[in-house]
Amino acid sequence: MRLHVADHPLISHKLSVLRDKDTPQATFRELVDELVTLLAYEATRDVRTEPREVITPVAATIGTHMADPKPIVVPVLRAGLGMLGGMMKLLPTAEVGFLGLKRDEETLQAITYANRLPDDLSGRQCFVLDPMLATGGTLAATIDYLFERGAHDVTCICLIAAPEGIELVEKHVGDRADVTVVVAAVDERLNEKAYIVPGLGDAGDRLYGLT
Ligand SMILES: O=P(O)(O)OC[C@H]1O[C@H](OP(=O)(O)OP(=O)(O)O)[C@H](O)[C@@H]1O
Ligand SMILES: O=c1cc[nH]c(=O)[nH]1
Ligand SMILES: [Mg+2]
Repeated sequence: MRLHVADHPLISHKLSVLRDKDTPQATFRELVDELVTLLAYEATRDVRTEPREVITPVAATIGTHMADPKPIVVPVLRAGLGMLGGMMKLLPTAEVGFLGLKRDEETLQAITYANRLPDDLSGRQCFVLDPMLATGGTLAATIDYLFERGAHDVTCICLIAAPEGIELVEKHVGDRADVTVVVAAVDERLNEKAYIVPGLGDAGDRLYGLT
């Protein structure tokens, strides 16, 4: 697994405002959107392209176009849905598949309640969106779903990760080079309820309000 921790002052600034418990919900949503677009710039570094002729007003030249099949973006409901708009700004031609997973807050096991992915992901580059990588159970299950369907590679974009979650995903995928995790920050630890410390609380609740 490759891990990339984004190191940029704008990302750090926006993340600090996001963490603040007094940040209003509307601002929270806006910041998630902006942060994803910044992280997506790094996460799409290896997106497949092909040369294609383009005729400018001055001359013909060989340009670069995204290759087919186009990537597939997979927001993990609920909280990952808050990241979809920011991602699609950068990848407007990508397809979108949906996975709904909810962590059982007693057992900490991720339970799948929705799955709207193409059956065949052969050769597809997949971008998973989930703001919080806590125990890592949700992300490990998501990565499994995608590789079971033949995904070529999986890049996960998270806002905040706990060291425990990174370790679990690393152990889960072993040394395969086709899994990348891009995060804005790696925090200190998980607390006794498996929330990230300092983290930002429950991302789904802060985006959508329902508990
Ligand atoms: O690494 P883990 O320990 O598995 O936890 C991380 C998961 O927890 C949160 O979702 P949650 O289960 O709260 O669902 P929600 O998005 O509907 O709030 C978060 O968005 C991740 O999907
Ligand atoms: O800190 C955490 C851990 C899991 N899910 C969240 O939304 N936040
Ligand atoms: Mg939640």
